[in-house]
Amino acid sequence: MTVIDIPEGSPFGPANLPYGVFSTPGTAPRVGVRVGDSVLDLAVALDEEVFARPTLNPFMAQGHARWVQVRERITALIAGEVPDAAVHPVAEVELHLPFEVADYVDFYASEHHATNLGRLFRPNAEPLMPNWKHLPVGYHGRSGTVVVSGTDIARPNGQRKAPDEEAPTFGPCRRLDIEAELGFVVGTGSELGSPVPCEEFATRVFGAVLVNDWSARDIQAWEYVPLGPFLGKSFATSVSPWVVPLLALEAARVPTPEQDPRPLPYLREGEPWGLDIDLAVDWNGRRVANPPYREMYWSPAQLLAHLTVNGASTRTGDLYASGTISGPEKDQRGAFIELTWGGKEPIEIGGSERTFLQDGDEVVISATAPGADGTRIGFGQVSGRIVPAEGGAR
Ligand SMILES: O=C(O)/C=C/C(=O)CC(=O)CC(=O)O
Ligand SMILES: [Ca+2]
Ligand SMILES: [Mg+2]
Repeated sequence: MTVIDIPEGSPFGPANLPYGVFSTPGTAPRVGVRVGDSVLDLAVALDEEVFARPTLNPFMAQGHARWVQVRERITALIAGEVPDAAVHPVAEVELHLPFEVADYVDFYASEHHATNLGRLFRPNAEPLMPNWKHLPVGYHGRSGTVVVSGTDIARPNGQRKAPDEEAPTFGPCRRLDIEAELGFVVGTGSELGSPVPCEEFATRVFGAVLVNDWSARDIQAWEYVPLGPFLGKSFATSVSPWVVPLLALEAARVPTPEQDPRPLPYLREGEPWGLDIDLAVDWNGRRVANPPYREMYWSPAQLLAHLTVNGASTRTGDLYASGTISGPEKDQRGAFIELTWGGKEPIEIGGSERTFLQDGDEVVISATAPGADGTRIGFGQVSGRIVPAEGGAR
């Protein structure tokens, strides 16, 4: 038996307890919880078949009462001794995609990001569309290309046409970008024809992950009219390996910024679900932005209410992302197209002037939030390295 050591100030202390799927060499992927710098193997520690599975989906589908009960059991377990065989150093495990992604939706819930992108993509129009403050704008993405942190990202090929070019050409993306986002994972789904009110957010959503919604800005700018993002964003979306339970985010709850005009009744929240989460974006090791989640205009409860208001059903494993997180300040922008203002204001990275991503570049997004016991809890990170496009480097 052993006591799991939790280093002083660890972002993975008892207030966090995020879930993931891990394996050790020669063993099958199974469910674990991060505690300090260790992974607690739940299949061993709790001896339940539901944790011996390669995804969190079966456990998430058991519902909110079980999430509370299992969290209490883990809390009690790590306060004492656990079997040696249930503990692995995190450095010695492989982390897998933690859940099977059912449907994937991406929203556009930052007023600052939407305003900046409006100015960049539609310089002759009002930056915010007339619908923006009345409903959370979003689009359905591609669940099959959601990958776990650490997966290499191949530069996509596609059609691109700069404004001064007469016709499109085909080839590797020349304006490859990131989008720093938070993603919400549905634990218990809802029936076709039954909208999910804001009040049911906390019992239906299991937890949150970091998301990097890789974006090919040149492909996007040419293809998106009038139906929205398609191939410019569907080639890969990276998520962090640890799912932070919503139960761990109680201390991070804050009101959203004031919503004026007042939203329609189905979008009104009783209890606020803004979240005081601080993100950080590192580009080849240089910190280039600190996007603040608390600045997001629409809360994740409102996003779920909107996603289902037409009667669309949801399923265990549905992932819906907040949209790029940008604050009012320049160094709070969650995408390089905003940080470099469309490539016109380069950033210095390792002695060279950079605008969009080059082959070999690595981006790491991390985040922390206040935890219940006065510590800060961590989301870990979502990372990805750009590899050359199929058919050759750009
Ligand atoms: O304004 C546009 O045309 C495009 C906006 C985006 O690319 C943003 C997007 O994918 C949603 C988001 O992450 O906020
Ligand atoms: Ca996005
Ligand atoms: Mg994407």
